[in-house]
Amino acid sequence: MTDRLTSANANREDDLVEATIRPQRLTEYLGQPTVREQLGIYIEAAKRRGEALDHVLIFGPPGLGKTTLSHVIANELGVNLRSTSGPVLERPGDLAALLTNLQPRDVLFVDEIHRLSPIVEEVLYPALEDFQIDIMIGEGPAARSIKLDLPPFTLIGATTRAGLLTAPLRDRFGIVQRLEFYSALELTAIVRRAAKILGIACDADGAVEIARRARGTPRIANRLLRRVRDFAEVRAGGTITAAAAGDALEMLKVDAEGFDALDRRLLTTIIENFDGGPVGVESLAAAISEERGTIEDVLEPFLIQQGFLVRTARGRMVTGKCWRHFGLVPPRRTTADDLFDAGPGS
Ligand SMILES: Nc1ncnc2c1ncn2[C@@H]1O[C@H](COP(=O)(O)OP(=O)(O)OP(=O)(O)O)[C@@H](O)[C@H]1O
Ligand SMILES: [Mg+2]
Repeated sequence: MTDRLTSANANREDDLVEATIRPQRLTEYLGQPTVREQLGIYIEAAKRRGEALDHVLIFGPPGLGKTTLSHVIANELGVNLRSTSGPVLERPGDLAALLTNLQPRDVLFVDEIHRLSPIVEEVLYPALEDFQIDIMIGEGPAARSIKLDLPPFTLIGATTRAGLLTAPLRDRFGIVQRLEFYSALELTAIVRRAAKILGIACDADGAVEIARRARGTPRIANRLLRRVRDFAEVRAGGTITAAAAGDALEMLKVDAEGFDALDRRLLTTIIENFDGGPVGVESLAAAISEERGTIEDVLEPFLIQQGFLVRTARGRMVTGKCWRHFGLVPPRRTTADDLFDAGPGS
């Protein structure tokens, strides 16, 4: 996918500023109250017992703070974090090298854990369960397997798609946390915090305006903040006010719901080409020239959460709320509202 302003995926600029604004401690990790409360307890308990924290699986759409949370957990535990990802671990030896280098109670972070190869996953099972690995020495008839003991450690796995994890792998995580989209209020606090760290003049209403249009996603909120800042500096006297933010986001074609051109294309394609749906995800992907994975991981979770789109057994359908968003009258019987009660005001 191209560099989309409201893409939840990280780009290079995001990675550069990441270092300065990424929360380090649980108290700086805003929003996600349930996740924070539960993890706070598990971390405290593990520390009191002097044990490694149980293995943690974190899942949720891109940009909601999975990587950030993993670092926060390691910081709170006061241990090192080693970081890798599913596709990088090609051979069992790659994983064995990482595991045997861990210090007691360290965190091993595996991003995109749904993309682990089956042979590597096989090695991981006994490591997670018994802190042991079997490795093969030599080749052919002389090959033999030896058992190595590992220090107790915590695996933190992150994925955008919990559904793609194999059952045996999933079962080995004692702690499973799902990240939710952030409320406008939570994102406002995130924008204000980032503005302060980056030295950006942004008033309370300006932060609200950015937060409202950030697709429930901290990464997008931080990115919009940087773009709106450029606009405010050149066109609006330097301070991000509600008016400056509104004008800037209008110019950037981010609408009042936080939808950008691609979100709108997805929704209007379902309306115009498929009479509002249902339409299979493959046909939809072909119609908007995007990958199926982009629709499933990046585009639709937020549209579904906001009640603009529903997933049915026969495919994707837009809701009455969606027709009305585009100033259209929803046809009787073809909207998803008939199948799923989307509630008042939708
Ligand atoms: N709870 C939070 N409070 C404040 N800022 C946050 C929070 N969560 C995430 N952020 C900000 O959003 C940025 C993106 O978060 P992060 O990289 O952790 O997302 P992710 O879920 O790992 O995304 P991906 O799926 O693309 O790997 C971080 O750099 C951080 O600044
Ligand atoms: Mg990440």
